[in-house]
Amino acid sequence: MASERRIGLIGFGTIARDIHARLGNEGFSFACLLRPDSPSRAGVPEGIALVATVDELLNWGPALVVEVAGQAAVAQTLPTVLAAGISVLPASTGALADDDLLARLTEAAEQGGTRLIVPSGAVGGLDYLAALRETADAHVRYTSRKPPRAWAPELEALGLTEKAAQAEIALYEGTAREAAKLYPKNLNVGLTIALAVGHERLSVRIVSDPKAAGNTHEIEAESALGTARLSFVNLPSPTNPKTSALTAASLTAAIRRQFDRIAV
Ligand SMILES: NC(=O)C1=CN([C@@H]2O[C@H](COP(=O)(O)OP(=O)(O)OC[C@H]3O[C@@H](n4cnc5c(N)ncnc54)[C@H](OP(=O)(O)O)[C@@H]3O)[C@@H](O)[C@H]2O)C=CC1
Ligand SMILES: O=C([O-])CC(=O)C(=O)O
Repeated sequence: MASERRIGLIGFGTIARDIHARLGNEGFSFACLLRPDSPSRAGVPEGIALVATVDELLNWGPALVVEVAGQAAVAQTLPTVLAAGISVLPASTGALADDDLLARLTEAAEQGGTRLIVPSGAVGGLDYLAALRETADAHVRYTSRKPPRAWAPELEALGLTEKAAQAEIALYEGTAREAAKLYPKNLNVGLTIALAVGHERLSVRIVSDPKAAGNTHEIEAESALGTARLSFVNLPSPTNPKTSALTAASLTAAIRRQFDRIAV
């Protein structure tokens, strides 16, 4: 369990702003790592220490580092943080699709005596899914269904913007690894589920749906132990339609758990 409530944030966008707003008056202090030329620097509130390198962040003395920047930042920063003795909570779990990176992170955590803690993020039920990892015949199907504006750049690149406004489009069906690489800002959840249940037990579907009530995540599980259907209809964040507003609340809860005497 971490003691001093010092949180190092990597990135300061939609999720980080919300985490800071939620925890700011609970005795936590924050430092934030942003690139020297980052437009996000202008939006960092007074009282947050702003740094430009991992070494500066480590010198500030975080008890926990929370990555809320994107998949590239995981590889750029987290191995050094873990090896330096600080545990990490990454939002961009899709980066863990890369087995070499996963091995580097594991080695760094062993070296530093630390942990990479995978948060549930925009979904829930990871405890149930992790229990199925022990069950040979388990199969899980995950569907990420969001309105077209959550896939806007991707639909434009495919020339599907107009069609997507009228009709449902199946964008992808396959593995969590490939999904996380194709849609790095939307399919972190797929990789999170794969880490819980096992890649070989999971199939992933991605749908653009003009009738979607929100950022919808459906998880259907079948095994010798029974069946489960989990359905999450999340409001998008006001400042990023790809990111469910739930994600910051989930990361906040995950941060609190690292400091609470009774962790739920
Ligand atoms: N696990 C889950 O359930 C979910 C995970 N996510 C992940 O969380 C990430 C953040 O989401 P969100 O807050 O909405 O995104 P935003 O785009 O709103 O914010 C991203 C922030 O990270 C900064 N940033 C980007 N790259 C780097 C880098 N290499 N080093 C340091 N800072 C960087 C950006 O700064 P700049 O101004 O310089 O670009 C910006 O401040 C998503 O990209 C996604 O990977 C999102 C939703 C759900
Ligand atoms: O916030 C969401 O709905 C999920 C998301 O973007 C992701 O998994 O990357």
